[in-house]
Amino acid sequence: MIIAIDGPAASGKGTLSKQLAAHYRLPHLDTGLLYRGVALAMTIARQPLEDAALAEAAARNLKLDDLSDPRLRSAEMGGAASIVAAIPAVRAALLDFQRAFANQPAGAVLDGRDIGTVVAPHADAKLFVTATAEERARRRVRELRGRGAHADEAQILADIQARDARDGARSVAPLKAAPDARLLDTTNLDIDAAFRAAVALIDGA
Ligand SMILES: Nc1ncnc2c1ncn2[C@@H]1O[C@H](COP(=O)(O)OP(=O)(O)O)[C@@H](O)[C@H]1O
Ligand SMILES: Nc1ccn([C@@H]2O[C@H](COP(=O)(O)OP(=O)(O)O)[C@@H](O)[C@H]2O)c(=O)n1
Repeated sequence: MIIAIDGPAASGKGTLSKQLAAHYRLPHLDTGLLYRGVALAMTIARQPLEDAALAEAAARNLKLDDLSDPRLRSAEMGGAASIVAAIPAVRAALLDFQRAFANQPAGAVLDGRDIGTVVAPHADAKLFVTATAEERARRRVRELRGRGAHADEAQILADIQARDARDGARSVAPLKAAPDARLLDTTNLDIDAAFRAAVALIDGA
């Protein structure tokens, strides 16, 4: 079974995908890490994030080992990822790996922005996970503070809104629900309730 989970920043995709992967005993890929990995490699090399040729090269050189770097999880890297993610050659360079992961015989859970629309349009179940921008900002602030990082709620909200706008407006694989995706609004659901709602949608699909 292939499960595609898409949605905007801090909607709970990653949390839900990990729970679903454990529940259905499937491997999981957080595809946002790939774009964060490209952005981190370019930042370390002091390269401009908008340079399409350098960004494509960074995407082609990305190694799985690079994806465990804790610096990938910072708020800055989320914004930087959405800049490189708007470059079509970067998306093309990362596509085969994601498709191969989705199509492995065991099946898989993938989360990102374009899983149900581009990476695995034939997925058995597609969820589009949302929550209001204010609630998503609160969640991200709690998460960052929990890790001991500084987090200003107004700034995080502005970053999330800017990222939603950039991800929704880009020409290639913009953030949008696949026509056959089921919507899951988690604004008023805690982590456990969101998981139960997701399983009900998937098992009923
Ligand atoms: N339904 C929920 N209610 C409250 N907090 C949540 C919920 N889902 C996720 N979270 C928390 O919100 C933060 C962002 O979740 P995450 O799964 O990383 O989102 P995404 O992968 O969409 O960016 C995490 O700290 C997570 O623990
Ligand atoms: N499948 C994907 C996954 C992420 N991305 C980009 O990568 C950025 C970071 O994604 P992420 O999933 O790690 O971010 P969060 O939702 O966890 O904040 C997003 O803002 C998108 O621009 C994408 O374009 N396509």
